[in-house]
Parts: sequence; C-alpha cells; structure tokens
Amino acid sequence: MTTTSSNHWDIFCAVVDNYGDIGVTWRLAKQLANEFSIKVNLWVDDLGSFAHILPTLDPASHSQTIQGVTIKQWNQPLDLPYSPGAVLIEAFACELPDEVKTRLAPVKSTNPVKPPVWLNLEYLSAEDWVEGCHGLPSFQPNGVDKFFYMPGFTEKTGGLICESDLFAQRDAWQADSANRLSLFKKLGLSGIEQHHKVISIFSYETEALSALCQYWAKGSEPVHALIPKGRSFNSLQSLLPCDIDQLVPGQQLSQGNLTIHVLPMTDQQGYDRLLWSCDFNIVRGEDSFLRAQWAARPFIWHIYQQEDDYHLVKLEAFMRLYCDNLAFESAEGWRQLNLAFNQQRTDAVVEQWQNINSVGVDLLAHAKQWPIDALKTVDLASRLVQFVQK
Ligand SMILES: Cc1cn([C@H]2C[C@H](O)[C@@H](COP(=O)(O)OP(=O)(O)O[C@H]3O[C@@H](C)[C@H](O)[C@@H](O)[C@H]3O)O2)c(=O)[nH]c1=O
Repeated sequence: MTTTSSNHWDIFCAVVDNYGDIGVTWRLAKQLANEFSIKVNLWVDDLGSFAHILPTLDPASHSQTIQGVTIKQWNQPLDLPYSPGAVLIEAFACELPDEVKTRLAPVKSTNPVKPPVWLNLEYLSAEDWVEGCHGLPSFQPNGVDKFFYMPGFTEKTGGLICESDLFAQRDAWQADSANRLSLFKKLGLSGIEQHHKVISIFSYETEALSALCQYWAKGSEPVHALIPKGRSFNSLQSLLPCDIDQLVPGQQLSQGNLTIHVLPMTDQQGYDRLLWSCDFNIVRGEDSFLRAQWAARPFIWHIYQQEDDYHLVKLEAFMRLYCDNLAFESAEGWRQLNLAFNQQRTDAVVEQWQNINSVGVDLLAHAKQWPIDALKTVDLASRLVQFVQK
C-alpha cells in the first residue's frame, strides 16, 4: 500500500533550453531547504546544463545533496525510486513521469484529508489575468487536483522569489566599493577602475546590443561590458577578432573606449554579486530579470521571445508596474530604451541610451526603492508554504 510516509517535497524540472527553468527551481529548492527546513528532492532531466550555473554539481552522479537539496537525475523512464511526499511541484508545466502520477492516486485514497499537494509552478508575469488564475485547481485523470501556482507582483499572486537575507547582504556588499573591484579581480578582469562604467550583459541575440557596443566604443568615457560566453556574442561577431567558439573567459577585447570582458559563468550567488557590482545590467528571461531588480541598479530586460510577439505584451505589463512611481521623463526614457532593445531598433536604442543619461540619478533612486515596493514583505517561498498548509 502506498502512503504519504514523508513530508518531503519533490520538484520536477525539465530543462527546455537556456538556464531559466533550472535557475528558478534551483533558487526555490535552496530557499525551501535552507529557510523552511523542508527536505527537497529536485529532479532534473539535464544535469549537464545545470552544471553551468552550479559548477560543484557532478553531472554523472544520479543523486547528490548540495546546499541542503537532494538533486536527482530524472531519466525517462524514471529509474530512481519516487515516493510521494507532502508536495509535488511540476515546474512550468513539464510532463510528469507516469510512474509519479500513478503513485499519487492510491495516496489520495488512503489519506483523503491531506493528499500530496500537486502544483504547477508557472512562469512569472506582471499581466492582470495572473491574479485570477493563481491557486485555481484543475481536476486530473488520476483523481487528484492540480493547482496553478502563479508567481507575480501583486498580493493576490504567488509572489516573487527572494531569500530573506538577500537585501541585507546586497546592502552590505554595495556599501563598500572595494567589494566590486575585488570581485572583478577574482573573475580575472583587469583594467577596471572605480570611476569606470561597468555593464553586465546576459541577453539573447539582438542587433540593438551591437549598436550600443559601437556607441560605447566611440564615447568619451571608459565602458566595460562584462559578457559570459553565450548568446549575446552571436550579435557581436563584427566586433570580435576571432570566432565566438575561440573566445575564452578572461579574454579582453578593446575598441575605442569600450572593453569587452569575456566572463566565466559563475554560480547563482556569484551572478547576484556581479549584478550588485555593476552600474547597469542587461538581463533576460525570468530569473536574471528578477535578480536585476533585486540588485537595485537600472537594467534593460531582454524578454524571452514568444509567438506572435506576445512577449511584448508581457514586457509592457511589467513596464507599466515598474514605471508607476517614476517621474514621466525617466519612465519614458527607460520604457523606450527597453522597447528599442527588444525590437532591435538600433538607432532608437542608442538615442534612448543617451536620453536616460540625464535621468540616471532618478533611475538609480527608483531601482533602489523598487525591490522594497515589489516584494510587499512576503516572498514566493513563504507564500507557497502558506498555500500548501491551507
Ligand atoms: C550568466 C549567469 C547566469 N546564471 C543563472 C541566473 C539564472 O538563474 C539563469 C538564467 O536564467 P534566465 O535569466 O531566466 O534566462 P534564460 O534565458 O537562461 O532562461 C529562459 O528559459 C526559458 C525556457 C524561459 O521560458 C525563459 O523565461 C527564461 O527563463 O542562469 C548563473 O547562475 N551564472 C551566470 O554566470
């Protein structure tokens, strides 16, 4: 007979492409384990990709515990034992293994009052409809309800992932400017002085990026662009002396006043510190997008492209919220900059970059206040734990 013998949580994550799905679930799993003492199994179908953002992971090991989370290789068919716990999360509507779904029904019949809570953790969106869908059940063929858990920016959504001590850590880091220089040194980057403008770039392909780089190269102040080897470079081939494949972390490429530094990928904590250390961040997807907000620095969001340009609807929804308390001129400059970047409008992106220069102080002040307003005291993991207990 199958029973709910344990209070553990299982999170299943299929790495579709890029690092966002695993990035979000890894953040959540760590926080649940470390702040709520929950025993978490994180099942991942592609440990090789995961290792890019968790260098201590051994992709050959089928079960390993790192930072309090048990990471399990999810093969099809499932070849490690699964036993139902208190909560089962399928991340981003990944298709759960049949072995898992069929084990849920008998648990429900032996424990009808408190069967495992089955959740689909959805993508983050600032759109209005999210509030209406958050928490809705959907009846499944195995007789168990599955609930939609929708992250979001308002009280009636599932909230935003943010560790309880993150802002304090960030503030302490940013209070001492020596931290950023020592981080750059540790990453093998040279030639960056305290007064230089430093911009981190983790984007998808866009001609807007190459236009900005060309503009920075011709500018009057030194700019350092810190770029991990990856998709951003596909748009910068004309600025490179070699093929993208030949780039190595630590390499520096100079053009006029622009120095491009090829970054190593680091773990998430290292990436957070990088965002805290830069004057401006260009980020993408979901997790780096949120971490750029928590970094309290101005940023461009290169949103993940969707069919029929639906991503522009999501971008607008977020920009509306973000600009709510921002003075008109600053809001307009920042909005247009983001739009131009996402729409690959090369002249416009340069023009808007120049425009936001004059409102830089306002944008920075807003970037510092935004995390406090956006979090609204209760983060996603805390809301999730409350949701499950109800
Ligand atoms: C550059 C860098 C990133 N990272 C982490 C931060 C994030 O957790 C992760 C990157 O994830 P994202 O920012 O979300 O961008 P992404 O483009 O990699 O992932 C995308 O995947 C698609 C399938 C989703 O639909 C998108 O919404 C998005 O999440 O990589 C590091 O840990 N170290 C690094 O050096």
